[in-house]
Amino acid sequence: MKNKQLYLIDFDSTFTQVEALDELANISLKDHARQKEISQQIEEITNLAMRGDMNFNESLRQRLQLVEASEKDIEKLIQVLREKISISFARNASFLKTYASQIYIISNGFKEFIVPIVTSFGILESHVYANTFVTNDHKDIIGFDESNILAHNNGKAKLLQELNLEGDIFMIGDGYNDYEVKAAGLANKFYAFTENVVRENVIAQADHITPSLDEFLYLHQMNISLSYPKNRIKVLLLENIHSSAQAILEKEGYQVSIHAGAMDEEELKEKIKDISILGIRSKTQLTQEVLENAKRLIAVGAFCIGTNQIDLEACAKKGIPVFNAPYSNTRSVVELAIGEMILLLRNLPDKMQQMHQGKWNKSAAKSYEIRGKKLGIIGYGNIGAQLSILAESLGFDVYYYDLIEKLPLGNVTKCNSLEELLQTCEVISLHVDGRPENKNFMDEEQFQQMQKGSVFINLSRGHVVNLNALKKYLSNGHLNGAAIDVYPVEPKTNDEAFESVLKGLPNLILTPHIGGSTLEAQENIAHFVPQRFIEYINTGSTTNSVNFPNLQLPVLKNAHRLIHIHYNTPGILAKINELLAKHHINIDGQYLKTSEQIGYVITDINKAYDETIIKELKGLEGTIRFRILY
Ligand SMILES: NC(=O)c1ccc[n+]([C@@H]2O[C@H](COP(=O)([O-])OP(=O)(O)OC[C@H]3O[C@@H](n4cnc5c(N)ncnc54)[C@H](O)[C@@H]3O)[C@@H](O)[C@H]2O)c1
Ligand SMILES: O=C(O)[C@H](O)COP(=O)(O)O
Repeated sequence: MKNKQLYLIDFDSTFTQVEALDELANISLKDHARQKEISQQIEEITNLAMRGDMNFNESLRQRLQLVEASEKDIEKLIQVLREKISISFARNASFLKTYASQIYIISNGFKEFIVPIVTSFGILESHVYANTFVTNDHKDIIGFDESNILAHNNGKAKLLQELNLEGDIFMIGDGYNDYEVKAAGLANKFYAFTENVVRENVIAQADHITPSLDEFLYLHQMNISLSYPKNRIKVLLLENIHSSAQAILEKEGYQVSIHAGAMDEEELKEKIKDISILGIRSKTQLTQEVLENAKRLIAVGAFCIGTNQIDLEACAKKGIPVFNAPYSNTRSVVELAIGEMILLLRNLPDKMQQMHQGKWNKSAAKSYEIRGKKLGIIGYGNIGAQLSILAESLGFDVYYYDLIEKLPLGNVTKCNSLEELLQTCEVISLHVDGRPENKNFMDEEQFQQMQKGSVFINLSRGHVVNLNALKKYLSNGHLNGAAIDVYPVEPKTNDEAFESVLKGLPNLILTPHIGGSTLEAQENIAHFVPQRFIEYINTGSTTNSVNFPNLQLPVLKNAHRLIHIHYNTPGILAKINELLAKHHINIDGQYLKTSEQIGYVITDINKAYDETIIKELKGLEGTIRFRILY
């Protein structure tokens, strides 16, 4: 018969993110003149003891003396600790409750704060082994119960010897004293818990390093809230994505690596092999060939608006949803466009350059106000429409042209053809998307149709404009100026040189694809996209995916969620349900959405499933990917 398994869990820096005595010192010494210095001293002593470099009993004595706490401070400490439960423990609260009879808290900390915290997670008070404080008549903490075995060196191992627990014993903790239990032969395995602190001499002794409780549960096949430990999800973020994205994804428990620039196809083909989530911006080309190597990829994020750099169809066919940030940088682009319109109408690009060359050219020639000028917006999407409102408030008379019917905002006038717009307006701003059909959308013919003396702005995509044609119409004076932010070929990193036929032309603003590069926009994006990944992984939601049927799903409790992605061919849903019926599995809820290419079916069931049905569902003809969420 299989032995009963017992899980021994440390408290400080394992169950909670922090060392409780350090927090207690922050509370009790709040108004102390030397608070910082004493807290630092306490932290150092804690670390010495945790690494095994100081006698534990001595360290406890020294720390309590420095802390100078009272019973009142303990109440405050409990409040603080409740907010600092380790993230993966909070996430797996159901594990703690379900396995309460097999869980023990073994800590050199103090029962006075440990018991209220852990019992609120269902852990039995009788399973908490820790020290106790000694107080005086004024309720000041003056020491600890010296007779408690846990107050002594190697106390955990000695306690375990006394307890003589029967079963397979697994010790989870961050300190050397946790390892000592295994070293004394009193635990089958020691798991170094590294979610909050990493101690080199502790992980060197570990049977397993567990960056979160998820990993431990996965190894023991006990994962209740997740089918796959988050720490095994590898994320690669390219192109200088704002650091908030890394912080959010790491907080969720993923392993995140970053790379400053874009990668070329060969490099990415290699790097993507063990990546589950890829984050890119506009430079990285995610091609069919790269995707062929992406065996573990489950989601892609474009940390920008444009997704023309990604083979969306190939991703969909591999069951990989792609997310972007459709709104986060729109305001930044609009502000830059408006600034450039003003600069171009005042002929400032040339004047500014002349000043640097020592040339004073005070003149009103070719300088105009924007008030009352006709602005033509091509592509009345999220950016175009926002630009129309702001430009109108500055006094522009605004016109737009779009392929599809759009709600005209404010007093904007719709043009029925591109030609009409180009011939009507003095300022043309291009905001179409980067679909392949838009290649050379602005060509010789279109520049020819623009009014003489007008100006042109492109903040959309580089391939949309034929730069040789633009050069011709700028050079011959037909256009009075232009501002270009995007190019058919752009350097992959800031170390590469910028080459373009446009360099050196008059009244021309050239910017290095920074329309959306403001700190505000980048930070917004870095919050928006990771949230889409997290929702998709935790619930299956595909809200805002640009290549997947969009389904917004509730978080599920007490049920299993089966996620089936398949080619959109008739009859698959019926086949899924036939299989479930054959196995007498009732459906709690079912959601289906299809796109032209794929079908996305979510089925919530409340009954335990066995391997056979999983195999059969995976084997259904037309299945692209299948995963179980809980
Ligand atoms: N320079 C930058 O840093 C930067 C920043 C953000 C976005 N962008 C780019 O700006 C562009 C617009 O972004 P958005 O968020 O407004 O996109 P969007 O999808 O909301 O709007 C694009 C609009 O263009 C229209 N359109 C497409 N092709 C057209 C055509 N041939 N003729 C007329 N209309 C056409 C579409 O119908 C749509 O209404 C995208 O190319 C995006 O990649 C650049
Ligand atoms: O598509 C976009 O949002 C813009 O082109 C910005 O791209 P970037 O994040 O690569 O600057």
